[in-house]
Amino acid sequence: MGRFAQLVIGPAGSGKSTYCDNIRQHCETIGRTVHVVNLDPAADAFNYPVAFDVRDLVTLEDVMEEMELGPNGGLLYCMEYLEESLGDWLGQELQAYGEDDYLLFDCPGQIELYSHISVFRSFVDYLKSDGWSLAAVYTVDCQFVGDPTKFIAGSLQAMSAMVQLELPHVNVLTKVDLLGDENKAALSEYLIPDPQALAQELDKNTSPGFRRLNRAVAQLMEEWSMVAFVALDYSDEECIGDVLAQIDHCIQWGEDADVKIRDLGMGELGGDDS
Ligand SMILES: Nc1nc2c(ncn2[C@@H]2O[C@H](COP(=O)(O)OP(=O)(O)OP(=O)(O)O)[C@@H](O)[C@H]2O)c(=O)[nH]1
Ligand SMILES: [Mg+2]
Repeated sequence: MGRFAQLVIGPAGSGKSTYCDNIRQHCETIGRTVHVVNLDPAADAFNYPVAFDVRDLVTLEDVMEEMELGPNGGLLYCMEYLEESLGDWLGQELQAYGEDDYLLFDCPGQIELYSHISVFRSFVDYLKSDGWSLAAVYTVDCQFVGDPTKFIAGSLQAMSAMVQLELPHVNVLTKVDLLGDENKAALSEYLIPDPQALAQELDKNTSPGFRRLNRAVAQLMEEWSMVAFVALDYSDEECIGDVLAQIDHCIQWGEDADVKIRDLGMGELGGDDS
């Protein structure tokens, strides 16, 4: 038993909202319920039904107008306002959700929110203290595949969020349906990347002065050995199921359900504990 959540984060346009909608639809198909929460104060339209919405607390449009801020400063203001309102607004919204509920938080796309400022760390700490079991799902556009420079930059951003949030973390490569045949074939190399091979590729694209830096970055990725990706193809229900199962496992969703089924079986069939 418990309450479960995924914090869906990642760079702008990397497919967070699409991920939330597809996971929700997949769950609906298999008879599971998940609720999607909008945490993006700048969002304007959704494909999914919104369980609750940060725009009921604060919107980017209002902040830009009232505080005379630009879009980036305005978003930071909104998120700091959210951070201050966790106990009131979020606490109240979460009261509607109880045992076994499962939420997907669709987050904004500015990556500095996950590495430079404390709002999401505070958000995570609040949910944990309220009894939620949660994981970070970091979406990365698979256009990074095939370009070592972009791939390393994306991996380092993902690592930075991983370190800041200290959550079970799954990196999801999105838009794999858009990959050309050549890059599709290369995909498996990037799912569990070999940093030294990537550094060699980087050397080809950078001037010799950067080689030591390339080695150092590769070594960092190797030492943490935590940067791995799963590819998500929405045209393949089995693939969606596998990705979801991996995240469920991180947050221990369903483990109680197994125990309950086993208990029921033993009770009805008169089995013993052995
Ligand atoms: N073909 C394809 N398109 C995708 C996929 N995922 C996302 N897209 C498209 O990419 C664009 C951006 O997707 P969103 O889900 O809005 O991305 P986001 O990360 O929520 O964007 P922001 O909230 O603005 O940061 C949209 O046009 C989506 O339809 C995918 O797996 N395949
Ligand atoms: Mg979005």
